[in-house]
Amino acid sequence: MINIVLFGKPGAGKGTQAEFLKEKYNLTHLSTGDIFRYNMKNDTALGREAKGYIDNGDLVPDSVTIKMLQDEVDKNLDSKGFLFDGFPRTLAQADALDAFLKTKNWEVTATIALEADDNILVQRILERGKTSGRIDDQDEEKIRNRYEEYNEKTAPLMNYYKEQNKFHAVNGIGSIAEITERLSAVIDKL
Ligand SMILES: Nc1ncnc2c1ncn2[C@@H]1O[C@H](COP(=O)(O)OP(=O)(O)O)[C@@H](O)[C@H]1O
Repeated sequence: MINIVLFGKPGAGKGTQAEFLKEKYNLTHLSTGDIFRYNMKNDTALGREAKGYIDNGDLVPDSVTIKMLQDEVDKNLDSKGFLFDGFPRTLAQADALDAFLKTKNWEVTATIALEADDNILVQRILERGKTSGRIDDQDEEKIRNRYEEYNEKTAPLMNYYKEQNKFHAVNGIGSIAEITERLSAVIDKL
C-alpha cells in the first residue's frame, strides 16, 4: 500500500502528472477538484453546495470536503494505494486524513510537491481557461484569490509533512515526461 499526496499550487500540473502516475503505480487517483466538478456538472446536492465557493476561487468548507473524500476512499477499499490530488488543502483536512487512514491501518506514505513560479502558473491557468470551461480559470482576480487561499491555508501543510519526514519537492518546470521522471525517482525510493 502506498499513499501519495500530490501537492502544489493551482496550475502546478498535479492533474496532468496524476494521469501518468496512477497507471505506472496502479494507484486510485482521487482529485477533489475533479469530483467537485463532476458533481457540479450533474447538479447534485454536493455540486450545488460547492459551486459558489469554487467559482470564486475560495476553498470549499472542510466538513463538506472531508466527508466527500472519505466516501471516495470507502468506495475503493480494495485499492493498492491512493494518489490524493488537491487534498489535503488545510491542516484540518490533513489531520482528518491521517486519522481516517489510521482507522484502516494505512497512512500517508509521502507528500510530493510540484514547484513552480507563481507568474508562470497564472499564465498557464489563463491559457487553460480558454478551453477548460472552468469559471475559476478565466478571471485573473479569482486566480489570485486561489493563490491567497493556498498561501494562507495550504502552504502550512509543507511543515506538517516535513515534521513527519514525509515531504519531498520536485521541480515542476520542464516537459511532462521529464516531470513524471522526477516524480517517479522519488516514488521508487519510498
Ligand atoms: N481539498 C479541498 N478543500 C477545499 N476546496 C477544494 C479542495 N479541493 C478542491 N477544492 C475546490 O475546488 C477548486 C478547484 O480545485 P482543483 O481542480 O484542485 O484546482 P487547482 O487548479 O486550483 O489546483 C478549488 O479552488 C476549491 O474551490
